[in-house]
Amino acid sequence: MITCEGLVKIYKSDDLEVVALQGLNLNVRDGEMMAIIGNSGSGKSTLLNILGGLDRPSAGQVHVGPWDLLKITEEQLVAYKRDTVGFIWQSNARNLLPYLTALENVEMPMMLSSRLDRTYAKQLLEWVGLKERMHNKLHQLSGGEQQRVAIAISLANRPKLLLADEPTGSVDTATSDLIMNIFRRLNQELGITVVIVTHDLSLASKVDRVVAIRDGLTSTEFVKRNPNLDNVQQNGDGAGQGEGEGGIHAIHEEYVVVDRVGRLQIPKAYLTALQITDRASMEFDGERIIISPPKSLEG
Ligand SMILES: Nc1ncnc2c1ncn2[C@@H]1O[C@H](COP(=O)(O)OP(=O)(O)OP(=O)(O)O)[C@@H](O)[C@H]1O
Repeated sequence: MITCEGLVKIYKSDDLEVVALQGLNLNVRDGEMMAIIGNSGSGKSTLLNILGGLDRPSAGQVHVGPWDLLKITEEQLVAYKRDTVGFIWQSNARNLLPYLTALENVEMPMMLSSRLDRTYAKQLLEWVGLKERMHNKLHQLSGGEQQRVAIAISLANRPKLLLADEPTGSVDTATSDLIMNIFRRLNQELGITVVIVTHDLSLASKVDRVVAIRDGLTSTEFVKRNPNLDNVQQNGDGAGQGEGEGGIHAIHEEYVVVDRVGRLQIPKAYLTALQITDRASMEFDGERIIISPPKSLEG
């Protein structure tokens, strides 16, 4: 569904250049539900905005389905945004019209693309658990309910890919679980590919794969050892909920990402611990590759 290769995004202002993505590689399979994690400023939102057609890449390759987002024309971009992707932001103010009802909000994107389908709009609101509240105006709904309306809106034009930027950032844990369960259902039952950007590691247990971004590059990947673990947890097993790195390791296997030409990122902490600066020694013993501080030149 998504292929990024050597993706670069440079923001230029008068006297400043910020390289937000420095040649990022990422593959997302059709029908996958995955998360992208990273610290503030690592380039997560930049990546999501490019995938959502809200921002243009500077260089590299980025394909979503049949679309080449580097070469796409402005007109094609409008069709892409309307038909292929659905977008959810942390702050639902960007998705919602407060003076309309929940149902009218979901119908709005349908009307804008001349494809009003009231039955489907109602079905979507039922999907997100708002059947009883669809005729309420937005200000009569709680923040969590508004976020669920935003999910229904993002699905109005039947996208194949759902992009969510910190979708649970401003809701409590119970609502966050509810939203993640909605994503899982959309993914399993409608086959929608879901990409969630977050800095919240506790969401990791709810997805199949987590890709970590550091300094505008994919660095580490966490793949779930047992995909059925998700269900176990929802039944109250509890492991991996609301915790830090320990939790992610309990459920996922960690891998370092190696790009097509064999480059990988070594965490700064490892380099510092071994006092490796600009060069290292590398040995292959037939089974492992061992990276160590450079051997003394005199020795
Ligand atoms: N429109 C812009 N103009 C200039 N620089 C930008 C712009 N948008 C983002 N950046 C810079 O690009 C880098 C990556 O930002 P980005 O918002 O993608 O990070 P992020 O990982 O999503 O962070 P956060 O979790 O805080 O949202 C940052 O250094 C940021 O300051």
